[in-house]
Amino acid sequence: MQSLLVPVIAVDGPSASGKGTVAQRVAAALGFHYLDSGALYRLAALAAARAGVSWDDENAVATVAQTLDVKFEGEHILLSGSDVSTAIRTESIGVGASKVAAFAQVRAALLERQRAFAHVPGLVADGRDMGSVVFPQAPLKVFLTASAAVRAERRYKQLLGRGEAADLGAITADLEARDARDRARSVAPLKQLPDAHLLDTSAMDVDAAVKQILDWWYVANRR
Ligand SMILES: Nc1ncnc2c1ncn2[C@@H]1O[C@H](COP(=O)(O)OP(=O)(O)OP(=O)(O)O)[C@@H](O)[C@H]1O
Ligand SMILES: Nc1ccn([C@H]2C[C@H](O)[C@@H](COP(=O)(O)O)O2)c(=O)n1
Repeated sequence: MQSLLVPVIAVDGPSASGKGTVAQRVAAALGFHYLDSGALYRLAALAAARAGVSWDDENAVATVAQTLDVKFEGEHILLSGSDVSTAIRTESIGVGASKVAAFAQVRAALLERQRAFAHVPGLVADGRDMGSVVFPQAPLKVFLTASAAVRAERRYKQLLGRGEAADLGAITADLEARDARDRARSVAPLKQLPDAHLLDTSAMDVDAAVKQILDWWYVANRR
């Protein structure tokens, strides 16, 4: 179970809403640790694909997830010793991650691994169920979102910036399908919790989003 001594800021939201960018900046500002929980689902999908395991096979993917040999070393993510930081970021692995994330056994296999990131002085964790399942006692929960059109445009520019081919229409369709799957699943669906602050960044830059979360944090911790 989550330690009550370690403060956690839970940042949940749909694909390409800016969770990772904003959560990492908030963590750096506070000197907190950072958890990219989506990376774990992406790793499970990649490891399953590499082992020839179908993303539809819940038992087999859960076994892969339980036995993942992962190391987070700064910007680099090592899977069984090899750097997969780029390999897990493809749109296809994103789709696979969303598919395997719908399985209860896979989520259970990754639960304690996520909670183990909570160390003093604190943690900023981003994903889809940080506030609902993984860290339900988080003193600050944020639902970070933006319109689908804005998110697709951001992803498009992000891919072009990485020198990857990108098609805005395909990205929009992919993102909407992924969000629909993440919201509709029966286990730990993506949703805005009643105790989460809504942060819609459709017309807000990264600096302003970071500042808003830090303001909420300081207000919540004012003595
Ligand atoms: N408020 C913002 N204004 C403009 N661009 C933003 C904003 N927030 C994030 N971005 C940009 O949008 C892109 C997607 O952001 P990011 O990867 O952080 O999203 P994410 O929610 O973590 O995505 P996913 O969950 O799909 O991995 C990045 O290029 C990032 O710099
Ligand atoms: N806490 C989480 C984090 C991620 N997922 C699933 C759903 C996403 O589509 C996929 C990839 O996540 P991303 O890297 O895009 O944040 O993983 C989830 O179900 N729960």
